[in-house]
Amino acid sequence: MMGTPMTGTPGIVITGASGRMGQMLVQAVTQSDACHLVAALEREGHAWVGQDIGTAMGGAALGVTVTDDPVAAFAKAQAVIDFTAPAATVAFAGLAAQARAVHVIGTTGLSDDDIAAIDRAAHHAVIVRAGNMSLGVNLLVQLTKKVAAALDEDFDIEVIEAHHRHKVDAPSGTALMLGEAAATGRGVELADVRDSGRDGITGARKRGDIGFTAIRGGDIVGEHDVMFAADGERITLRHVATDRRVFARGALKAAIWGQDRAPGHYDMLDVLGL
Ligand SMILES: NC(=O)C1=CN([C@@H]2O[C@H](COP(=O)(O)OP(=O)(O)OC[C@H]3O[C@@H](n4cnc5c(N)ncnc54)[C@H](O)[C@@H]3O)[C@@H](O)[C@H]2O)C=CC1
Ligand SMILES: O=C(O)C1=N[C@H](C(=O)O)C[C@H](O)C1
Repeated sequence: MMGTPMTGTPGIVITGASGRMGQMLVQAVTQSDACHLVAALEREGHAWVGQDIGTAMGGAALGVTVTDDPVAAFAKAQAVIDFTAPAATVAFAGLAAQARAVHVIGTTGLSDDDIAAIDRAAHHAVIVRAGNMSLGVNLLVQLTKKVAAALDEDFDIEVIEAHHRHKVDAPSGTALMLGEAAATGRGVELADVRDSGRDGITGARKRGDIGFTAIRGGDIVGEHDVMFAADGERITLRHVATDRRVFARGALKAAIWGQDRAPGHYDMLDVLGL
């Protein structure tokens, strides 16, 4: 039966189990031979708490009851896969480290303080964090770095992203990864050249800036362009995600990769060896 613990494979907790990514991850874990589901976590007061996760998702029972107790859930896990919200993720980083479980973080919209707290937890346990877990985007990160390093500031860099109407953070985590990659390629700090949220009389574009534009609408899964625009020519690097399975696949890979690694704060480039 799906969801039956198999000895020898890592036991996984999915946080935010009712969410768009949470449900995708529950499916991916229960269909995998390389890991098994030990718990499904939701926030206190959520209607799914106390229900079997499989039936709550509208399918067959999986024998795992949705809980709102992260301490008990993490105690039985080798990995926590977490696509929730910044405050929850910071709290989970401390708890997963105490349980010595690998913490795979897909949550975006984290502040610098949130990342500093996650860094502290990573002294004690393995944390893999990426604003995008897909193979394609992580390859695009490396391509962006290379193209930015090859071109000078005659090429204006713009990152354009599009997501579904429910997304709460902007620019997307992926857009920021791509902006960081472009800045690294150019040998500058993104914070010094970032231009987000143009509106009104903005003045002319500043040479060397890296601009961000966020589109929100409908059910767009996730689309990212990195444009290098010069006088007379333009290069655009593009990734289009059409199925959230690509993120879930990467997250499972990270959870398995993280087993028996030294404590530290890793990313998907480490996992994928890119
Ligand atoms: N890194 C990546 O590859 C990807 C990252 N994401 C990010 O993942 C996050 C979630 O995205 P979606 O699934 O679309 O959102 P969603 O809103 O559908 O799901 C979030 C879930 O987290 C739950 N949650 C919030 N606080 C919680 C707590 N304290 N304890 C337990 N559960 C809690 C919510 O109840 C909800 O079910 C976002 O930050 C998004 O940007 C999304 C897709 C891919
Ligand atoms: O919220 C989403 O949906 C997504 N979030 C991530 C991001 O912020 O980049 C990854 C993906 O694009 C989907």
